[in-house]
Amino acid sequence: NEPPLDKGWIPWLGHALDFGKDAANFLTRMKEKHGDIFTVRVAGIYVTVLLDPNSFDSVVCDTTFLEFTRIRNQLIKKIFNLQLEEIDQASERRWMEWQFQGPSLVELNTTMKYHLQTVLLKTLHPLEWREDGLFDLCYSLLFKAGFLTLFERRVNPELVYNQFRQFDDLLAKLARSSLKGDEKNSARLSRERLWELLSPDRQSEAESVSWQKSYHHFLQEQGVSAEMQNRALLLQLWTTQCNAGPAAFWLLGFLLTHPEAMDAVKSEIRGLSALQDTSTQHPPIDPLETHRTPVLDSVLSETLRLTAAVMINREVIQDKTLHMADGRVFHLRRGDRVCLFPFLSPQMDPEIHSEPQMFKYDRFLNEDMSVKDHFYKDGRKLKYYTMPWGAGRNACVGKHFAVTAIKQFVFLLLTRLDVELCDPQAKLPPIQSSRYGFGMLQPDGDLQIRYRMKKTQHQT
Ligand code: HEM
Ligand SMILES: CCCCC[C@H](O)/C=C/[C@@H]1[C@@H](C/C=C\CCCC(=O)O)[C@@H]2C[C@H]1OO2
Repeated sequence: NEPPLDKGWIPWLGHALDFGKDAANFLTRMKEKHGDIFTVRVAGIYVTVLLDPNSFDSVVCDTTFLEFTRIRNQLIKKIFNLQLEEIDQASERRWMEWQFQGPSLVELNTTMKYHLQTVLLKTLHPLEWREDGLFDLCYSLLFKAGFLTLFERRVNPELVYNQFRQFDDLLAKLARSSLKGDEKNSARLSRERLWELLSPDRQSEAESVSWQKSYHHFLQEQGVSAEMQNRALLLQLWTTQCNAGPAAFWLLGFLLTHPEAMDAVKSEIRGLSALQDTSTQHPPIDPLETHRTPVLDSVLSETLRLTAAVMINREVIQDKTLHMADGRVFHLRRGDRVCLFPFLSPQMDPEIHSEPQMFKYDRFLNEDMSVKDHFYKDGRKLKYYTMPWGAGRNACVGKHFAVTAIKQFVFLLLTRLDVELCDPQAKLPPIQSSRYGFGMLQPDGDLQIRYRMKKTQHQT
């Protein structure tokens, strides 16, 4: 009673090469061949891929037969050369939730907004058009603002960003051990350089307070060695910064290439701008916090549906019976893995989302402007109709912080700047196919834009 098995032709490696090259393409082919559950061999490991979102809970909610800690620790070792085995995962999770969802979230949002404004306005010359790649612009600005919000500010964020991008570009290959000679050196060097840049400034220890400092403190309490404490900062830099910039890029890229969506968002924003507080009241009232933005929210959900591609991997630690929503039952072997890839289903599933390759800005909007959250597969209403934030115990703890930051960034860009495509006919670049499974997708190439400060602002 096991799922159909496809070992591939290459001994031991099995399908590892196809999987690493373009997981979406490979898993689509396997789905066409075997259906919505099958097992493939990938570098000596048997991975059962489950592509029926109605059955996801049997994986996401199972903490007895399935677990993530060992897979996570192996990956962390490979990518960050970091060993955090002594950490109690549940305490770390609680600590993160307290930091990003507790009372300090309001303060984090305010600080992030302040830094977004300063880093954005710093890049502008009044009256002059500037040209840039949209991806580089979004990633660098959100990274710098995020870095200044969470980490110690003694180093130049530009320096950290440049090193970070070199590291991030090699990260998927690093995780799959497929780096070539030169790339190996360059990944190692940028990792070491980032450890150095992030290492705390002992002299300023007494006066400064930051998220970075509290995290350090948490690791100390958990008994993590000084060296590993420092390396863990890079893990957290990546976890907290690798998704928001690329998400903002895709969102603005879709708007710039879909004029009807841009008009709808701009019209919603005009309504909000009219409400913006120009009084001297402190802190000023922010209309994004006090008013609904159904159009922008739907645009964000649609953007993430098309470009968020996390994989949810679990290890089978005891033989397990997997009950599918349609009544089928499968046996999973201890030592194998289970993988959900929500990008293929629900996100790109034509049964759930009509014309799934198309960007439809109002896909998540009802006629009365409420959120559309009724989607069906096999006649069943779906709990998971899009899954950019993961699910269950590992789901993104920074979701609210990320959503606020992305909305603030888009609001700022569209209210303070004139932004246009250099080539009005330009299309969005294709997706980098090697990044499936590592959070937000990144483009292969960029979208050239020009931008300047809006006239009304530098006249006043
Ligand atoms: C569009 C932006 C973002 C997306 C799509 C996103 C997505 C995700 C996903 C899918 C996971 C879980 C991966 C898994 O199953 O292992 C995750 C974990 C996490 N995210 Fe986000 N994220 C975003 C932004 C952020 C931001 C801005 C922060 C914090 C500043 C953040 C903090 C975290 C943390 C700390 C975890 C680890 C949670 C854990 O291991 O329990 N994320 N994120
Ligand atoms: C790379 C392992 C570190 C995991 C740290 C944290 O729990 C998750 C952060 C996610 C991360 C997801 C990307 C890869 C996870 C590996 C999936 C797999 O098992 O193959 C990235 C930052 C956060 O969202 O996207």
